[in-house]
Amino acid sequence: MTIQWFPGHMAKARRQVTEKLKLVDIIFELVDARLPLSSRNPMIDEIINQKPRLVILNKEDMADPQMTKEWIRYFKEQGVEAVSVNSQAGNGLDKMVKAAEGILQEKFDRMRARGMKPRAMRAMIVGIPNVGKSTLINRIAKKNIAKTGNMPGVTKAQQWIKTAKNLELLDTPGILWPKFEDPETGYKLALTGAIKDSILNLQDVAIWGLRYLEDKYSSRLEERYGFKELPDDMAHVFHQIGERRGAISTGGEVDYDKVTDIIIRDVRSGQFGRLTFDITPEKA
Ligand SMILES: Nc1nc2c(ncn2[C@@H]2O[C@H](COP(=O)(O)OP(=O)(O)OP(=O)(O)O)[C@@H](O)[C@H]2O)c(=O)[nH]1
Repeated sequence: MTIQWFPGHMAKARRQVTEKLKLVDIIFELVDARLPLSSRNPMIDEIINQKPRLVILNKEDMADPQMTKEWIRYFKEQGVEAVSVNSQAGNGLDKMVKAAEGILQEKFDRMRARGMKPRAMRAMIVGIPNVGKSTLINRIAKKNIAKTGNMPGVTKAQQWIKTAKNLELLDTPGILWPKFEDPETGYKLALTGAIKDSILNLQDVAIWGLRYLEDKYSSRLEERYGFKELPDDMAHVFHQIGERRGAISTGGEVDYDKVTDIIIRDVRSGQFGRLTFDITPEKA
């Protein structure tokens, strides 16, 4: 689901997250590992207001592994714990729980010292649309059902998903809006499917993607489309891709829409391998 964000929506989204903050010990801030910066909500620090937080770089299977490492290091340098996961396959969930335990250890030690009964940590997932919030919640819920033998469907009626692993998760995520500050962020969000295809001109999105590939992943661009460097004339590029992929009419006309579609689909389906579109500030 992609939402068109208006000031009223943003205020409501913010209020919904703020209301639930007091119920949890920690925020799981879910971002797309391909866009660890552009898929963050621009007001997240203000919204979560000092609440402990773990940044979770989801869809690690689609992101450049070297860049994911660099991003995790970058977040740590900023004093923010971060881990990468693949919610679809369920990889990295143990690491995620461990990291959350580490962040909350002092708080729970203090509670124990005051004689309070030990309890599971309580968490809420927040993130922009399409980062994989539901997938992660379902993964955690499913694991729990498998482990405890609960009947499927039972968890649906509950507000909390209790896991065997010392974690209780609010069953509805907080949905926040992405950044809309500069065109480049918009292109990245569109290219990875985080915003509706109708928001930006898709041909511009595809061209931005090609230029990014040329800059950062030129050998993959060459392998797939035959260009190591892109000429200034983008019509020529579209023509060549169209020829390779059968998007030229019998009269020799390029079907620009079809080629646009091919490029975007190739990026989204991993045909260029694992790609990351945000560069850490120190490397930029
Ligand atoms: N490859 C890959 N795909 C994932 C992963 N996690 C989620 N997805 C896919 O990403 C898409 C969006 O996932 P959702 O769980 O619906 O995302 P959401 O954040 O709940 O989205 P909204 O309901 O729009 O807020 C789906 O097609 C998922 O299958 C992952 O770790 N790897």
